Order: sequence, then C-alpha cells, then structure tokens
Amino acid sequence: MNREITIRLADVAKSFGETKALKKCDFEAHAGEVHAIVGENGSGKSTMAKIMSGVLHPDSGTVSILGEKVNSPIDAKKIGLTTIFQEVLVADEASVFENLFVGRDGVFKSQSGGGDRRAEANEILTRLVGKSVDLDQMVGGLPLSIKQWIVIARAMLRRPRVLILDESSAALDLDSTIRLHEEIDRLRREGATVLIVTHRIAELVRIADRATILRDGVTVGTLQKHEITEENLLSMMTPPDRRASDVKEYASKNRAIAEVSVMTAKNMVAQRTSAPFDFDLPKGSIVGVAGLDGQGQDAFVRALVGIMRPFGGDVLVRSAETGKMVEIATLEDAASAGISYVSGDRKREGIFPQQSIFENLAIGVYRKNLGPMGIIRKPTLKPMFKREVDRLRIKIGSPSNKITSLSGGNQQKVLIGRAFANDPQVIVLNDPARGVDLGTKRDLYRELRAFVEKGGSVIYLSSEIEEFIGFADRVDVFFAGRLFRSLSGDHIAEEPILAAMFGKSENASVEFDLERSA
Ligand SMILES: Nc1ncnc2c1ncn2[C@@H]1O[C@H](COP(=O)(O)OP(=O)(O)OP(=O)(O)O)[C@@H](O)[C@H]1O
Repeated sequence: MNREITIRLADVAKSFGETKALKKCDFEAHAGEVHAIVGENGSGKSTMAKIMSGVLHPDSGTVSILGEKVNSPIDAKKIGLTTIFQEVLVADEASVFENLFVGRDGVFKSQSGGGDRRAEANEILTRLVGKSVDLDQMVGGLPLSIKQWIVIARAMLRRPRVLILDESSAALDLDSTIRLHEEIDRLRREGATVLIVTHRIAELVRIADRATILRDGVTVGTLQKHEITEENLLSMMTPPDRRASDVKEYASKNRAIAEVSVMTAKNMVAQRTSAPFDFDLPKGSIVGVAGLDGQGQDAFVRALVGIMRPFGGDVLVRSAETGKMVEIATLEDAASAGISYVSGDRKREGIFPQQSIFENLAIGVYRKNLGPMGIIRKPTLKPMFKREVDRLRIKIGSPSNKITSLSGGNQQKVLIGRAFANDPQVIVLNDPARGVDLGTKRDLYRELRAFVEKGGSVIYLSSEIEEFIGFADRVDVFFAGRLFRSLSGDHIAEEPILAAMFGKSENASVEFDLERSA
C-alpha cells in the first residue's frame, strides 16, 4: 500500500466565540485509503473538514495537505482537494452539464462543441444514478436525490487527490450508497485519500480502512480496519460517565402485537399509478417502514400525517377522547388527534431558522400554554424544555440562541424533542436519525421503546436497514409504490428486508453482494 502521508494536522484548535469546537486535533491520512472521521454531534468533525478545505482557519496548530499549506478553498482546489459538504449546492437555473463543470475553464466552449467532457459526464452520471440523465435539462426541476448525485459527480470529475465527504451519504438509500462506495473504491485504487464523515456505522465498517475518533474537540485515537466495530467506536466517542451498560435495552422483546389499531389506512394509493394497499398501526408497537428511494414509502408517511394527500384512500386515527376512528386530511387534523411528526429533512419541513432553540423546541406546545391575551407562559414551558434537552443530551449554549448556531445533529435532536414535548399518542418519524450520532440514536430508540411501553405507538421510516433490527416490532417494506411485505419476529433481519426491498420473494437471495464495494 502507498504509505505517502497526504494530510497532517497537528495540535489544531479552533473556537467560535466561547465555543471550543476543536481543542486538540491531531490527524494523519495516507494516499490510497478511506479514512472515516467519527464523533458525537458537535464534537468538531465539520469544523475539521472545513479547516482542511481552507474554508476556516485554525486558531493554532499546523495543517498540511499534500505537503502544502491551504489558506483558502481556491488553494485547496489547486492542489487537488475537493470537499462535498452537507448542503446540496447546485445552481437551479443552470443545466446539468453547466453544474458539473462550473468553475472549470472553457465549459461553455466545450458544451457547444460536444466532446470528451460530455462523454465523461454521461459516463459518471450513469454510473452514479444508475440510469442516464439528460445533460441539457435545467437542474431546478430535478428531484433532490439527482441534485445530490450532481454534487457528487462534480467532485468526482475533478479527479481529486483528496476527497472529503461530510455526511454526503446521509440521505442516500442502500442501493445508492453501494454505487457511491464503488466510486469511492475507484478513487482509492487510483491512490486518492478519501475522508468520510458519517454517523452511519454500518457504512463505515464496510468501507473504511481506518477511523479517527473525535470527542469534544480532541482526537482520542485511530482504529485500524479490524478494530472498527460499533462497540469500539461508541466507547471511544462517549465520555466514560455516559456509557450505557445495557446497550440493547431498547430492544423489541418479540412482544405480541396488540389487536387494537390506533391508526389505519384503507385502499391507500401512495403514487399516482401504484396499486392500493391497507395499513394498520397496532397500539403500543413500533412499526418500521423501509424501501429503496422512490418506492412510495416517503409519500405514505407524509400522507399519514396530513402533509400531502394520497392519490387514493383514507387515513383514520383513533381519537384518544372518544375511542372512535377519525379522518386525517391535514397536518392540523393530525396534530389535534395527538400525532407528532419528525422529519429527517429538517431544512424543508423542520426547523424555523430565524427562531431560537427554545422556540423551535416548544413551538408545538405554545398553543396549549397561552396565557391571557395570547401571551406565552414561558415559565411553564421551561421545565419541559429542560427535560427534553437533558434526556436527548442536546448540546446547546443559551436557549435563546438561534437554532442555526447548533451543529446539524443537535438541530435534529431539537426536532425529536419537539415531538415528545407535544405529549402525543402516535409519533411518526421520517428518517429521523439522519446526521444523528450513534449514542443519540440509541437514546432515541430507548425513549421510543419507553413511549410504547406506556401505550404510545410509533411509525419509524428509515433508509438504514440496521435501524430496524432488534428495535422494530414489525417492518413494512415498500416496493413499486405500495406496501409489499410486512415482516415480524425473526424475519426482521437484513436478508428478508433486503429481498423485499428489491421486490423479491421471501426466500430469494438478493443478487448483489453487499460486500462487493468493500
Ligand atoms: N459558525 C459557528 N458559529 C458558532 N458555533 C459554531 C459554528 N460552527 C460550529 N459551531 C459549534 O462548534 C461545535 C462543533 O461543531 P461541528 O459542526 O464541527 O460538529 P460536528 O461534529 O460536525 O457535529 P454534527 O455531527 O452534528 O454535524 C458545536 O458546538 C457547534 O455548535
């Protein structure tokens, strides 16, 4: 293996006002390796990625990338470092081709003359997306998943010597993640250094050659491939006083599923042309919802909470007061029937960026706590706020700071706290653990398990199969726009879930090899 050191950070520190994002960060990466950077939300990973990319300057310490100092993103680009940040950055009013080559010389000339660049762009997009994409269409009208691929393809087309992916796969489904891994592997074989910042442990176990762990702004160590396990990562990421003793205490105990339905959907049509199906949520259970991108599961959960109308069918929920089933047609119906919703797409349907952390968490309970003349009774909300911040270990400064001052994962925790704060009877979560660290995921599972033990009910959509195993009481897998198969008991395992995701019969083995990108 090529052992040339391509990145070296020594004793790097960086503060934002009072917040010490990095206190003592030491790091080394080689050519030809995939190196994961792991740590709790707010431990300093993005800050580290931004320093390496020249976006931020360290307060002290030294940084060397391919033997050079990087003072700006332009410097970084010149020496062959490319970063894919968490946000999907595309120009909506430009074509796919222009987006792919933006900032590169002669883009317009080569577009009119056809040529190698178009062929190259076609080839990489087809590999990444899994089908060809029209290079001349405007990006604005494309779905978010294709926009994300354009950002990734743009980085790959630069043939970087160092590529940093900061949570770039957080929203990708399994099939897409495998295609991304193949591209990463290609770069590794060409001798590039690939750094991945991710909370998806199954993913990094599969692909990383080494992993460096940050805790509270300090590098605590680097694991070799054979040492990268969930338990090792968790124990290095988490301070000793917070390590859970019984890690699976949230587990589904193979409980009998109750007969009483708290929510049902009849003759549901999730996508315009798909077949109708029925769904029920038994009281006191956790039902997982799975599917590859675009199979109708996302539309389904959004219809359940009234964010969008389904193409057919009705959603009913049992009223906590009367015991009768009532219809859900809007988000307001859902809220007044005691249904809370947590979206993983916090930018589009979650946070109020101009509001404080306190307001973002407490917003749903405002109405119930209005005093005379509509004034918010803040003191009555404070204990609730503190309870949610403590139990989800949300890392905040002052509650009155804007929510956007928090790290991505901590913003997501605020949304989860909001769902619990509403004191709901049903919580519907749509890929809630995106960008949330491993310790917090476990805390979330534990809280949800406690919630159903007390009679609540949960619908949990995830793009990561691993999330369901040992946690969900039932997993409903979507394929071709409809609920394709419900799995329970021992069938809640990787193989049967995967088979159903690909629309295969229960006993068929899945053709592609999960390890092929390792
Ligand atoms: N521009 C900024 N202004 C103020 N504080 C900031 C800023 N950027 C980061 N921080 C703070 O620095 C700390 C480290 O944040 P960073 O985004 O590096 O964490 P992270 O490990 O990437 O977290 P996550 O896993 O949630 O993305 C956090 O406490 C965060 O609130």
